[in-house]
Amino acid sequence: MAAGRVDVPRRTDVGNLNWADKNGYDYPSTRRNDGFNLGPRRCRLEDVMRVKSDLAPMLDDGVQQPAQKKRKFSPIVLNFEEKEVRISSRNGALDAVRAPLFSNLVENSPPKSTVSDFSFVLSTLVGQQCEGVEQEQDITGKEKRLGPNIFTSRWASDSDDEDDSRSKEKIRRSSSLESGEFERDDLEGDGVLSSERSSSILSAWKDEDMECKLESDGVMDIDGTFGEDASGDQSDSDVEELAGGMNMLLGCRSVYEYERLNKISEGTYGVVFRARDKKTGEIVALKKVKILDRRELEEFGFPLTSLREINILASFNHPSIVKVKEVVVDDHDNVYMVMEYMEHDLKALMESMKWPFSRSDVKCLMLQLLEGVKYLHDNWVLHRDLKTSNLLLSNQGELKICDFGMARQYGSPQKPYTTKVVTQWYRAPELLLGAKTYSTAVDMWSVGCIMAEMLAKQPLFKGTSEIDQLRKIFDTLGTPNENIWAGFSELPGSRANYSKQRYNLLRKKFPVASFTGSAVLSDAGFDLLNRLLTYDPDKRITADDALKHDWFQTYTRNHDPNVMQLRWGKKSLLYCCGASGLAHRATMLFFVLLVSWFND
Ligand SMILES: Nc1ncnc2c1ncn2[C@@H]1O[C@H](COP(=O)(O)OP(=O)(O)OP(=O)(O)O)[C@@H](O)[C@H]1O
Repeated sequence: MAAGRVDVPRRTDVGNLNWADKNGYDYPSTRRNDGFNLGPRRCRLEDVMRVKSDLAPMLDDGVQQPAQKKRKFSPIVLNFEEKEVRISSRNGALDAVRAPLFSNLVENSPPKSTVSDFSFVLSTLVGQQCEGVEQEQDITGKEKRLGPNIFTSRWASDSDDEDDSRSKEKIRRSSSLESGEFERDDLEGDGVLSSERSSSILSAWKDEDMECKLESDGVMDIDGTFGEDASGDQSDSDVEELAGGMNMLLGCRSVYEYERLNKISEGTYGVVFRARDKKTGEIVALKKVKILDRRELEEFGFPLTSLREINILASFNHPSIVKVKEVVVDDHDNVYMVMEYMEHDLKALMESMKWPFSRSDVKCLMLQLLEGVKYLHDNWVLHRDLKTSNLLLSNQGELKICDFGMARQYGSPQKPYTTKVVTQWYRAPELLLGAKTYSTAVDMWSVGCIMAEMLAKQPLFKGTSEIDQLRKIFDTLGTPNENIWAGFSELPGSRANYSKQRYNLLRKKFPVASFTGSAVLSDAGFDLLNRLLTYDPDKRITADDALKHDWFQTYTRNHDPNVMQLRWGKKSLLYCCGASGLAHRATMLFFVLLVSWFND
């Protein structure tokens, strides 16, 4: 967790954690990856973002993607440098929308309110507010069936007789709120931004200079696969999907639709609450976007880190990536991301465990982590802040990556990015040494640090400063040189006077067998760890190759709940981790006694 975070104890009742109580461990077949089962169809940000996208415009101009990699899923690119939001569709409805959010605000026109700007971005992302594009028509001009939108969603249906009076009632609460209540002001009772407010936003935006271009190459389907033709023929389901998009411009739901239960954590970019959807009873996590820098707010209308996070999370759909269900607002223009709720984060869980994870647990968690990272990298996104507190775990043993505030899209050839990314302990040596260009390998280094931490139950390199971080890495892995890392000597930080440590001592930290209780690792496991913690980023293993590594070949994913109960033990993963650690130590003690008895 980055500095500044206030950790709020979340799981004091560790003994009652029940990781396998109902279904046992259900990786991956029963993992929650099927969207939100909330009864009648509701407007969700996920729906909104289902814009057909093509391949080409997803990267910055002039940036070529390597031929061997294809983008499976194209989120919308916010190109801040060019003040452009790029959106594209199967038939290329929208290529580049010059976003008033950026153009206006950057070009000194009066700043809009946060919610307005934010809603604009969302609506721009959806591509429905572009001048000349009729919402009733699809992008090729064909008539499109209007699917559920703000007017046909359950939000709108809230205004039937029973709820009508409630929706008209303007609820005001005093600022002294009861716990569990969000402060509300002038939103309509059904939690949707008032229509006057929405339409004033709409008309403001209609005046903006929006650029819509048509493009016809690069076809991609909603499910992330590439279609064969760009002819414009859309299946019914495609039309449904498109029609299902919600116009965020006409209203985000209100945070008052949720009952606040407790604060989970306060990080650098947001406060995270546990909350309950008042209508469905579903437990969710609400991340309130923090406005750290008022100047950024004035300039861009919305914190860029949060915009990036929402853009990426809303675009992605993978069992190892936390899902954003929708974005809600309060009447003070605060914006909240509504995410699926996960019971634990890996950092807090490990802190509360007595013993480290078993190797089989680590394999299982690593597989999920690598699958998520592979998905990100396949989709041209660097997470840039992988660490244990950003890995969420459910009671069913699902692992999901969260916190995309530092994430960004990358391309080839690499462009210079900031090096002040990745929490120090998990930061790759090339970043610490000041490399201006870097790529997916920075995430893989973090994955290596996380794997080591899961095995040893403590961070691998706990540097107190950047230089101390490098020193700790060099002390364990040996001081790098040009032979093992081509280009090392050109890095700005390489000229410092580091102590020469000639050997890689990592194996000492993770021996094959140990009598001292240190984490043990098979040859295959060590090979994977070593490849993740390879100095040269070009030689560092990729997520794809890591998933195919021998270490995982012996791991069988078990889907039988009875066997899983046995494997995980009676109660919880925590219990099992403790038990397996205890059993390991008891066996070791037995052998030590046996050996000493023979020696006597
Ligand atoms: N969907 C979720 N379900 C449950 N807990 C969550 C969820 N999302 C985040 N959290 C908790 O909130 C913490 C902080 O979340 P997050 O990392 O997204 O915020 P942040 O402000 O970006 O933090 P940081 O300072 O680490 O960058 C996480 O470590 C986790 O404990």
